[in-house]
Amino acid sequence: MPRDPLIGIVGKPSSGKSTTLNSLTDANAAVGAFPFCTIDPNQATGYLQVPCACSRFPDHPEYTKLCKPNYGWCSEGKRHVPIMLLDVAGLVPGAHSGRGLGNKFLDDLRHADALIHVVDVSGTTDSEGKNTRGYDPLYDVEWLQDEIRLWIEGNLKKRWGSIVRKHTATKSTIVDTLQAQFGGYGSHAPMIQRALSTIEGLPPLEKWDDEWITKVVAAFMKEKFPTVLALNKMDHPDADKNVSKIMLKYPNTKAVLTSAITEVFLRKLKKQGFIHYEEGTEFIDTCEDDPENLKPLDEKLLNRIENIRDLVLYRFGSTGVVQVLQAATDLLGLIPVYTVKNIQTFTGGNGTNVFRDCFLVKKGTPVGRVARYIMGGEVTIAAIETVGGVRVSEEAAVEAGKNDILAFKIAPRSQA
Ligand SMILES: Nc1nc2c(ncn2[C@@H]2O[C@H](COP(=O)(O)OP(=O)(O)OP(=O)(O)O)[C@@H](O)[C@H]2O)c(=O)[nH]1
Repeated sequence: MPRDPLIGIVGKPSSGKSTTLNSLTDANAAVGAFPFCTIDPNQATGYLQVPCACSRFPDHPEYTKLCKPNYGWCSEGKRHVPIMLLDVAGLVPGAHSGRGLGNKFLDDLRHADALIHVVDVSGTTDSEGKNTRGYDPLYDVEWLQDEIRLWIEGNLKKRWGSIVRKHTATKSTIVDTLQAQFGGYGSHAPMIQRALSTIEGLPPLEKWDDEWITKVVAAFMKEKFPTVLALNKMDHPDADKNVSKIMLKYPNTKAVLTSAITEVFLRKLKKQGFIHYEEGTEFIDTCEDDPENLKPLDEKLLNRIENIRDLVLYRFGSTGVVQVLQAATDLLGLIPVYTVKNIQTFTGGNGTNVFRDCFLVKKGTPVGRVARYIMGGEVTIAAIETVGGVRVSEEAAVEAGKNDILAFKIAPRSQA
């Protein structure tokens, strides 16, 4: 991984982006900051829930007690791994040509590896976020994709004449020519290759008209910005029919139903000691279930919780926000990799706590690359070991449950 993964949260005004972001970033107080990045004002740390390596060893139940992550936290074998989120606000139809807050926000988007598109499925806000009734959110899915495409297309077309001249003069491949253009979006040659391979009958670049350019940019976008739809405000009575329409029109797009406002509300009540609530699940306990440990709720709040159970949790299984982040990282093929000092005891620096370090890495990445990414380029890796002290070659790929617990042995510096 060249850098830490970044998930962009996009959507029209009032679709629920900030609420979704709050529900994903609101972590308990003991949580450390993110390991590497300095956080920009429009970035926040979210927490991805994964089954932790500490729960993999039935012969060592003590691991779950000894598991103390340096970043994020682990509760009963469920690990909350930090991941950077980017708030891309200000997108409205016409943003690519500078409408609304326009290009600045599209520029922010460059750095995102995947997108969560928050769609308001209640139909109560129009494409600019103004209050209305009976609005069709299908349109929002379309225009937002179009805006991103038109922005990339616009940047490309501005220079198209000289791009073609240079391409011909230098006898470059299409991949090289496009990589030179798309590098600013964080592309790399295999990504462009994959995008091109999805287009049938692509003529030589010199022959591309506007229609071909659109096709190429659309294919590139799919690779560069894999998107999951957060179909938000599912608690609203009109949500069902809008959700069905979107799912029918986009059967191949990953979509998760969410009620961000419910998640924020439940986490707040939990923090205040009124409920037990495990994020990402349908389970809530109130004072009626645990009068000794939970503060009593008044009738209004008890009714609201009953409604939340009926309208959201029992119908959909959860508020969906935890799942939407999981879906976005799945699209990127990210898996947690645990690095330890001692591969026999899984302990780190202090010799007591286990699995302190965890990084999100693309499935299939060679362990040698992971080692250099984590240890830095200056050190020489003498050996890499996994569970049981088994040596792994630098080329071995990390997979979920295999080569994902690693210890790096550093070669001593030679004395000059
Ligand atoms: N019913 C319902 N309302 C929600 C939900 N999520 C957010 N809202 C409401 O929708 C409105 C807009 O939410 P925000 O999170 O501010 O939306 P935004 O997309 O960040 O808006 P901008 O800052 O204008 O870009 C607020 O009144 C929220 O309370 C939800 O899941 N259900």
